[in-house]
Amino acid sequence: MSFVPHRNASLHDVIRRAHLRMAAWAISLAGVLLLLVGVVVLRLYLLNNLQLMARSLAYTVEAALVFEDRDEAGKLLEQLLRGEDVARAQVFDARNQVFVQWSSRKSARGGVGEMLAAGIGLRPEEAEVSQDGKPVGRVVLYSDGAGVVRFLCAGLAVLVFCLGISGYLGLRQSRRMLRDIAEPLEQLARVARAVRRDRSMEQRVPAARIAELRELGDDFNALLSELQMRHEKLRQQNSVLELKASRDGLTGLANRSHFEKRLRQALGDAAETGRKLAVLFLDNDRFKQVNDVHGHAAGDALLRAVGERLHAMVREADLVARLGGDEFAILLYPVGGVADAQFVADKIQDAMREPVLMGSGVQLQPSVSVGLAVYPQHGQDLEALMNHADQAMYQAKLARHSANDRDKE
Ligand SMILES: Nc1nc2c(ncn2[C@@H]2O[C@H](COP(=O)(O)OP(=O)(O)OP(=O)(O)O)[C@@H](O)[C@H]2O)c(=O)[nH]1
Repeated sequence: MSFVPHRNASLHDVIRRAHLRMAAWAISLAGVLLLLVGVVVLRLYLLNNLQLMARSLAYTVEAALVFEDRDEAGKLLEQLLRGEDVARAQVFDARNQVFVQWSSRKSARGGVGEMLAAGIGLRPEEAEVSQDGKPVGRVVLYSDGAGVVRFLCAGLAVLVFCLGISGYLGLRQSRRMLRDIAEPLEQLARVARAVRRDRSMEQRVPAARIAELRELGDDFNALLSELQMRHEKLRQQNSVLELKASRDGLTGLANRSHFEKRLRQALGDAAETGRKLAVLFLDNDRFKQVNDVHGHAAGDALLRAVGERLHAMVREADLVARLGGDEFAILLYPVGGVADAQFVADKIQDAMREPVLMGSGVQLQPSVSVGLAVYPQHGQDLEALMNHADQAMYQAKLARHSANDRDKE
């Protein structure tokens, strides 16, 4: 297990590995120490036990040894030692010759226990056999180490069990930590990404359980609120600017560039749908005289009044614009054809019959010459249509002027 996290390791991996490592180290260390202490205590206990058995055996086989009854001594050894944790027993006589000996059938099957017993220093225990205080022999017992094996097996099983449990708890803990640490961070990253990619600044990071992360989220949310506010303000300023850029300052109508933009859009749409559109070109008649006689302010007021009347003559979807000076234009879209456009032009002329009353009490008579062009008959694009309408207006103006001149004569 590496201590240095992999470069691309996720927070989840790092936390999970740290928990598992911690659990494994803690349990292994505690387990090994406990096993060592256990083995030391167990060794003392087993030595005591062996000593007690050796003394008891020395007392039991005393008579058989004195009367040199080997069979009886063998039976006694079998009776006393069967089922005990003893591998071998030897009884020596006064001449230190082996009088009788006994081996466990268990230990004959394998010497692992005895090896382990030797490994932890379980030496053979001996006890003197005496009669009336006089030594007549001795008994030597060898442990089979079964107690050690049992203890080690149980200890290892408990250790493995504890490792499993603490691994499981470590994983659960890492999952909880992940929920508390990684989730808020992931949400923060998700919201930041959404703001960067889609400019969706209405998103907010939910409150985290950990105080520091909650604070981070709150700061982030406050930053988003500020950004959102500024963004909204900018958007509003932009739309005001856009509106201003598309309006004529005097009349409040659309200006030339906005009119041309809308006309291009309408032409594109009409080309796709097969619908018709009409452009009306209007120019005030003898407007210079108005300025000259009544002043520039009166001219402005007349232009505003003409603009309002034009606007009142068309539908909501149509567009009235002041192109500049005393020129106006109207986009009728959709329109049935030339007749419909002419009908609107006539309505406009009717609307101009009423004089405009100035603040000074002076009455000014508005008068406009109108020329029209219909798509697709009179032109396929903006320039062609505007030209056609301009020419038509010019013709109308000429006719008006000559009629006026005739009237004067
Ligand atoms: N009051 C006012 N006058 C303007 C404005 N813009 C242009 N004019 C004036 O409008 C007049 C336009 O005159 P023309 O269109 O050339 O001629 P006209 O007197 O209308 O004569 P015809 O078009 O031939 O009938 C000019 O005298 C300009 O100075 C404006 O915003 N306000």
